[in-house]
Amino acid sequence: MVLRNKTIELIETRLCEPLNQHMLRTSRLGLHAEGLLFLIELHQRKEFTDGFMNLAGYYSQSQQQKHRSHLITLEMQKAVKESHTDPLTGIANRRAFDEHIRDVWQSAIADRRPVVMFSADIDHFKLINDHFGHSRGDEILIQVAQCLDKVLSRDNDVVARVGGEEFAMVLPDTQLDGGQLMARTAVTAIEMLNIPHPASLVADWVTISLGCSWCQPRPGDNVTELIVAADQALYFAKKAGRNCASYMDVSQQNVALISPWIR
Ligand SMILES: Nc1nc2c(ncn2[C@@H]2O[C@H](COP(=O)(O)OP(=O)(O)OP(=O)(O)O)[C@@H](O)[C@H]2O)c(=O)[nH]1
Repeated sequence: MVLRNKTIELIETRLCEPLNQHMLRTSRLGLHAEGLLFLIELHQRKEFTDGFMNLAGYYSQSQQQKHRSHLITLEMQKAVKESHTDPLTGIANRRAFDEHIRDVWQSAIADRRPVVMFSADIDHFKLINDHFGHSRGDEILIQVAQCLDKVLSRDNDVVARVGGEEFAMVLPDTQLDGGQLMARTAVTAIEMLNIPHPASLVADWVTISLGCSWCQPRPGDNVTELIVAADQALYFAKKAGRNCASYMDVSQQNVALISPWIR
């Protein structure tokens, strides 16, 4: 197979050897225009014109190289996926979340659409570990992560584990009232899992507190404002008694705290 005008980058030269007196063979690792990695061979012939040496050549790819290229691409995709996944819960990790929310923010500015972010935290999680042990704590983290992931199931919603018992969520194209509704749904869904938490100071089952921030960003606005506001809202939810949601409106000039929703 001969590739023409498809290479956008040659990443490295792996091997360069003379085939005979006139031919040179070079193995290269490249990146295709479609984002696939490939192994390829460059065959070059030495030609002498007017005492100068020219190298005329062509690229080719054998079946074996094609197969190997495919394997490299799969390995790379797997590595990218792993670097964006929380190994315990299987949901997105902080890195994936940070990348995603920045993309969402840019699209929201371009399309003049609103964005909602949640910051959530399991209430008195330390007491779960103390009472049941760390491995039961891990199981509960998985259950909570899966539940939040199910609740926020639109294509572009992302639920991530961003700390020990901390979760962050981004809901693109969502108005404040829609965010408030989803916040209440998420808090209620965790309660309805009915996971015993006899040591909790809030209820006999596992609960979460949730901070929700909302913004309709404009060019020049910084996504950090939305993230900080969600964390502040979470702080207020904890202060308001836990097992509840609190909201921040990150409007153009000021950040306003809206009354929390208490269970
Ligand atoms: N089982 C388990 N525990 C974890 C993991 N990561 C962090 N933790 C624990 O999570 C607990 C967090 O405790 P705190 O930050 O005090 O918060 P909390 O007890 O949930 O209290 P509030 O947030 O104020 O309701 C600590 O005891 C950590 O050891 C983990 O991966 N697995």
